[in-house]
Amino acid sequence: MTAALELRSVDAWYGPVRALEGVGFTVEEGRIAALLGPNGAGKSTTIKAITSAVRSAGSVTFRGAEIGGLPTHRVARLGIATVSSDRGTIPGLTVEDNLRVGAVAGRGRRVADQRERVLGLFPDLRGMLRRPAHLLSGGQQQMLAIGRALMSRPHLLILDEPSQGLAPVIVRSIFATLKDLTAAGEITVLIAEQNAVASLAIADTAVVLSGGTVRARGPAAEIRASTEIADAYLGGRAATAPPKDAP
Ligand SMILES: Nc1ncnc2c1ncn2[C@@H]1O[C@H](COP(=O)(O)OP(=O)(O)OP(=O)(O)O)[C@@H](O)[C@H]1O
Repeated sequence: MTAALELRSVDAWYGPVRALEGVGFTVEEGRIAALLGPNGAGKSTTIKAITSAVRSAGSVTFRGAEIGGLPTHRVARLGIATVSSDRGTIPGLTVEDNLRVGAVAGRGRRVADQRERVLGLFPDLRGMLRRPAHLLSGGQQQMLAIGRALMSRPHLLILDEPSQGLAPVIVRSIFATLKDLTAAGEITVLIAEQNAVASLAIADTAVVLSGGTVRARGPAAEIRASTEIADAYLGGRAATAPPKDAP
């Protein structure tokens, strides 16, 4: 197994306040990793440490090269795309133009080809290419945000709370698309989520954070099976065991 992303002993601060302490984990190439934990655990800060959006120390390597401290735009150029929890689509722009903006940091394949690829993944967007992004539903906006990120053909896609505010059926559909992408060997995914059920259902590995420290990490199946981890950090067993009707 090759590590696409590896964090070692990462600390991060907001002013004098330390938000991460000694965070370490790997995300294997072509796999999905879930970054779990309660409110304030440090999930978003971990993403910011990867993209140099917060003051941090320690080592972050991407495909074997140290990227810790690189300017955020250079991290993007290396093939890391991030979908923030506010989705970050540009409200006044149409769906079509949002997708074009996403291609700016891109590599390889022609924009038109990649656009077709994204619309194939999220067919709901095809009928609304001329619609301003702010007139989309929450689920459609999340599809657009992910589609926009995919326009740059990233090696690694990082999503911060993608399920936030969405109906479970929409979450399952979007997460299934992410699973298909990794299964096709196209991409590596890191998902920061409070929604442990949905993310553990598609993840290969999981990392559990609390208080800015890694409390558990390992195969997703092991994390899902642990009552101790569920009770201590993930809101109890009901928050990690999938409902009987889930796929
Ligand atoms: N801009 C900031 N300034 C000061 N402290 C911050 C800032 N952003 C986050 N923190 C603090 O850092 C810690 C980690 O927060 P972080 O947002 O990374 O958690 P999280 O796991 O993503 O939580 P949530 O699921 O609620 O988004 C918390 O104690 C939080 O209060």
